[in-house]
Amino acid sequence: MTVSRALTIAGSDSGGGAGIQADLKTFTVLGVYGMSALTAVTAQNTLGVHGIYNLSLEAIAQQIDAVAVDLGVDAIKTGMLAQVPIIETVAMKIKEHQLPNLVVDPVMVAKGGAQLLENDSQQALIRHLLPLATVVTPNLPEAEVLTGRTIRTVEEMKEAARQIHSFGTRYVLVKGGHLEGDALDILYDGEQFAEFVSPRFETKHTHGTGCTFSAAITSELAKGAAVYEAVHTAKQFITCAIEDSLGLGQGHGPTNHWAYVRRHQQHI
Ligand SMILES: Nc1ncnc2c1ncn2[C@@H]1O[C@H](COP(=O)(O)OP(=O)(O)OP(=O)(O)O)[C@@H](O)[C@H]1O
Ligand SMILES: Cc1ncc(CO)c(N)n1
Repeated sequence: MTVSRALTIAGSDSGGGAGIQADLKTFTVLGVYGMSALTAVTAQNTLGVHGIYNLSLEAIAQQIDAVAVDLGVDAIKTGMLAQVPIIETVAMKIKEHQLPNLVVDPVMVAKGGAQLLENDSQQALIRHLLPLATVVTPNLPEAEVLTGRTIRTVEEMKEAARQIHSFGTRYVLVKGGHLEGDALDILYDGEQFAEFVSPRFETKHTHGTGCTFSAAITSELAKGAAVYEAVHTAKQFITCAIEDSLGLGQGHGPTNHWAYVRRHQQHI
């Protein structure tokens, strides 16, 4: 039996809705074998981030080495990389092992407002990681930081995508989850724009939507999908996960990682 393999290099969310936990759940329900290299441990729940403990560079590098030299990797995603040396180490290891199909989720701030990327690290993301990426998936505030522009309209999302593409990433996906109206995301490949749209659900349970979405893209790339198809499937996955969210916790609750597969199974 051939199995597709995906690696997430990200932080742990003890609440299970974002970070490594969201990624591994998503890989599993989409039929992909999941592996992880932790960059940080957070004490976190639906109310916020209560503690951040970054791992040593040695611990991060060793985890990537261990997975790459033995199990192999078909696609990879990065999430929380809090400091410049962590970004540099991860970029170095991705190059060294020539890990394919890199999805960069440029995580900066958690839903409750806690900063997950330290100041001055944005330039390191642009310099070291974005040139290696197949897809980068900024939300609007992240796209604003990466470009230094204010983004309020679809036209401004497109301008931001053009600018981020010039940093060397092959595909830029600017997510409109933070705008009003339909939940519209824009994919840019350097020549053309594609739009992915879903209804917006009035819910506060959107903890980890960005992690889950980028993990679903990574899963589909691991299985051999082209980028457009991977984003299309992932958009359906995250839309179902938000619509059927679990209502857990007192704050921004997690999404429902089983929802897409359950609905899909009911239709076959
Ligand atoms: N209320 C909503 N209803 C429907 N879709 C949504 C909603 N909020 C976000 N989305 C969609 O979810 C996906 C993730 O986008 P979002 O902008 O929320 O990511 P994010 O801010 O990086 O998430 P997080 O930081 O919590 O991990 C996008 O496809 C976006 O359009
Ligand atoms: C560990 C971790 N990574 C990413 C996010 C962004 O949602 C979060 N809240 N926590």
